[in-house]
Amino acid sequence: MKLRGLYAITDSQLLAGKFLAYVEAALEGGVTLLQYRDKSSDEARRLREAEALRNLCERYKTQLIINDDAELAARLGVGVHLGQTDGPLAPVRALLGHKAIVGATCHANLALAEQAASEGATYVAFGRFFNSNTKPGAPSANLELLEQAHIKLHIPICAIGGITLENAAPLVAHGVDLLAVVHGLFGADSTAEVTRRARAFNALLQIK
Ligand SMILES: Cc1ncc(COP(=O)(O)OP(=O)(O)O)c(N)n1
Ligand SMILES: Cc1nc(C(=O)O)sc1CCOP(=O)(O)O
Ligand SMILES: [Mg+2]
Repeated sequence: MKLRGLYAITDSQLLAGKFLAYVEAALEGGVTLLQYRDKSSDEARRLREAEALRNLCERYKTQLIINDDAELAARLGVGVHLGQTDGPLAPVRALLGHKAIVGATCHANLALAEQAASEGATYVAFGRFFNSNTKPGAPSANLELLEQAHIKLHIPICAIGGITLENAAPLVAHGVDLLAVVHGLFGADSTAEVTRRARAFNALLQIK
C-alpha cells in the first residue's frame, strides 16, 4: 500500500493542556501518519505520551511515528523519523525490521534523498516549503525540487514546513504524497476545527 495523506505532527508546547483531545480530533478527521515530536529529555513523560498515542492510533488505524528516537520506536513497535543529525538510517532499519516505517529528512537535497532511499527509507521528507512557526530556521525548499524528486525517487514524498489549507494545493499538484503539518492543523481554536482541517487536507489530497 502506498503511503498517502495527512501526516500530523505533535508539538508539546502548542498542544499543552489539550494534547490527547486535539490529537484524537485530528485522527477523527483522518490521519495517515501521526508523528510524536517532543524535543524534551523527559524520558518518563515521553514514554507515557507515546504509549497513549500508540493506543489512540490503534483505535483509529493510524500509524504512529516517533521523531528522533529509534529506541523508543523499537520499544513500542512503531515507526521512526530521522533527520540528518539523528544518526545513520541503515542500523535503524535493521533494528526496527523491514516492515517498519522509517522516514528521513532531506531538506532540499536530492542526493540526500537518494542516499536515504538506498539505505531503506520508507519515505523522504523535503522542506521547509513555507515560513514555519514551529521551525523557522529550517532550510527552505521549492516546488521545482519536487519535479526532480519524482524522476529520481520511487518512494513516497513528504512535504513539510508552514503548510496550511491555504497553501497546500500546489504541493499536491506537484505530486506530494504526504503533507506533514503541525501548526496548520493543531494551531486551531477548538477540537472541531482540528477535525475540520484534517478533513479539508484529506479532501485536497482526494482521500475520503
Ligand atoms: C515528516 C518530517 N519531516 C522533517 C522533520 C524534521 O526532522 P529533523 O530535521 O530531524 O528535525 P526535528 O524535527 O528533529 O527538529 C520531521 N520531524 N518530520
Ligand atoms: C519539524 C519540521 N521540520 C521541518 C523541515 O523543513 O525539515 S519544518 C518543521 C516544522 C513543521 O511545522 P509547521 O507545520 O508548524 O511549520
Ligand atoms: Mg530530528
